[in-house]
Amino acid sequence: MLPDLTDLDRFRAALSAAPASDAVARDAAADRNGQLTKPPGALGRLEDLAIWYAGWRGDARPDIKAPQVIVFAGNHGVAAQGVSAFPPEVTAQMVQNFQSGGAAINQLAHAAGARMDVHALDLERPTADFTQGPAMDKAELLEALRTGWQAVDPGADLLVVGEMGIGNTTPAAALSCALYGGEPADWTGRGTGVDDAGLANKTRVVAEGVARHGQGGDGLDLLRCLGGREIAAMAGAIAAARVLRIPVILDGFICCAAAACLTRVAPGALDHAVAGHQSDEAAHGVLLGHLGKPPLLSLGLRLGEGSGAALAIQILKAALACHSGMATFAEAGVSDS
Ligand SMILES: O=C(O)c1ccc[n+]([C@@H]2O[C@H](COP(=O)([O-])O)[C@@H](O)[C@H]2O)c1
Ligand SMILES: Cc1cc2nc[nH]c2cc1C
Repeated sequence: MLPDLTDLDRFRAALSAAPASDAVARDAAADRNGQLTKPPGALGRLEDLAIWYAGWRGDARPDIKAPQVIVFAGNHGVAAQGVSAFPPEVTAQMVQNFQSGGAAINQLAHAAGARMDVHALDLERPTADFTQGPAMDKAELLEALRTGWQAVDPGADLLVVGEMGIGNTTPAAALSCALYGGEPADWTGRGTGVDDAGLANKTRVVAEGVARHGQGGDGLDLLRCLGGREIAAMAGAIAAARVLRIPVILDGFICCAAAACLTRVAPGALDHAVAGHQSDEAAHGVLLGHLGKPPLLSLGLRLGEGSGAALAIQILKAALACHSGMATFAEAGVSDS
């Protein structure tokens, strides 16, 4: 059961008290994996994935029946600084496209057999420009976290969160820089495709935001000052899934920046998450390195929407089909040495 998020301290407390993966199921899955008809380790990371998933679901021989993809959309005050190759109205236009089934994520969620939900967060009221002040106040942050928290279906057995928000690679870069240090230029990429002058301007904006709001510090405070509504909603959904023991596949740079904030709230906050892919946004690989999560796929995607993670659902399904469906050496009458 998910507690009601009445304030930010409730959020911190719920995430810190979230249950661990089930060691009995994990050990039983590892034991089963050792008996399957293949040389030890021959299915590589598929084996680790199946054991990891079994632990979180508390079932040594699981399969995926009810994956959920949620796309959150938000608009950003900082977009007025010319940090994107596209205008902010594209955010609402793409929400319409999600709702009528015409976006890439609709096709990828369908191909993976996943249900898809879309939540637009106050698109008519962008966050404040973080070079001028905090992007959100505490009430706005709580509201966005709650949207994500409540969007997770407790009956889902796998979660992908994606986003749509013109300008949002700028807050994602600022959050990453504030969390992990280094130069703003190291974290700033081309997003939807800004040119060299656009990239220089965007780097200045990221630097101003980080200088204003500080590096290090509390994950929720950074999310409030430098983040955005869809970024906070993704963090809320990932946290809810942690409490509900629903495994998560992380998407691209913006999704991972949202997730990274949670590691500053509770150290094991992302133990239930794997990285679906490495996007083409320049700093995503470095961010994944800080999270300690090697990507399952690297296909040059830079779309967002949950697209890379939705593709990776099919890898995880394949891992579990092998783990739960294969015969053991004893069952198949195959010599095990
Ligand atoms: O997922 C990624 O790594 C990713 C990389 C580049 C761009 N995006 C998407 O593009 C939008 C942000 O790009 P921008 O240039 O407007 O900051 C936003 O809607 C994201 O979903 C997403
Ligand atoms: C068209 C378009 C689709 C997107 N999907 C996610 N981010 C996007 C940005 C643009 C510009």
